[in-house]
This record gives sequence, C-alpha cells and structure tokens, in this order.
Amino acid sequence: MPGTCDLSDRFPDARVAAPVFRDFGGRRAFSGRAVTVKCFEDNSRIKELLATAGEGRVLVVDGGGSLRCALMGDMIAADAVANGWAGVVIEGCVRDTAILATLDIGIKALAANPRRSTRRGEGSAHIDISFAGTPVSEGDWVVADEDGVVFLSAEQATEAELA
Ligand SMILES: O=C([O-])CC(=O)C(=O)O
Repeated sequence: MPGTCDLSDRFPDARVAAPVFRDFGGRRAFSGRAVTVKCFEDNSRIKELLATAGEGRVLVVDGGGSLRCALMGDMIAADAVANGWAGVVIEGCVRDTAILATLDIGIKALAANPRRSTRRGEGSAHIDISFAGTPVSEGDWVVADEDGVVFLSAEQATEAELA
C-alpha cells in the first residue's frame, strides 16, 4: 500500500487531515473506502455501523472535536474487528485504550477520555462531513499511517491502484 507521503506527493490536491490524531489501534497503516458519520457526544450511529459488515472500509467520524467523552471503547472496537472493518478515524475521543492497542484494526482519534458518550439515537450516517479541516464524502478513499490521514477521490484511488 502506498504511504500517505507518497500519495500526497503524487496527488498535490489530495486532502490531508489536520495533524491532530494519535494512533490507538494495533494497526498503524490502514486504508479503505470511507463510510461517514457525523455525531456529537452520542455514539449510536458508530455502534450500529460497526456492528455491520465492514468489507475492509474505514469509518470516518466527525465527532465535532469533543474532548468531553469517548465515542468508542473496546466493545464497539471489538465488533469492528469481528466485522472486517479496516479502521476507524474519529475527530473525538476513545476509551479502553490499553485494549484498543491489542486489536488488529487501525484507530486514530484525538485523545482518550474515560467518560462514555450518550446513546440517544442521534447523529447521521452516509452524509458529506468535515473531518479535521477537510471535506469527506462516503466512498472517498482513506489512507492512514504514522504520518497522517489522506483522503483521495475514487478516481485518484484507482490511479494509485488502491481501488
Ligand atoms: O459503549 C460505549 O458507549 C463505548 C464503549 O465503552 C465500548 O465500546 O466499549
């Protein structure tokens, strides 16, 4: 898989997320088509989606940058692994990080917070979102590694032989 630096050189208009993420999962480098979620301190959509077949995709969550609670912990992340998701990138927090580090999945988030989020059925999935300063649409290609997170259009992903 080409790395984020090579992809950014090759596609100068590739979208690069602001460099504000930490790695929490057992996989540092991962890629896949994006499934989008927008929610704020409510992880209902995240739990629902990660309980369905991931087919190697990456869940991209606009969590509004909230540092007040965690949108994913070890139970939901274990579901994501079992269901074949390649990764989860969250503009928000996660928890149970000692366990997340043992899971065979990519997880990037802003920080850890032990407090759980609410689950009142709020939030939207499969919509255009803003993620760490860049627009992301369902079906974009996500490439993440130690250097950051890059989003490519479907056409660019085909050219880069990712798709
Ligand atoms: O249940 C939640 O809201 C999040 C969590 O802690 C888990 O995934 O284990």
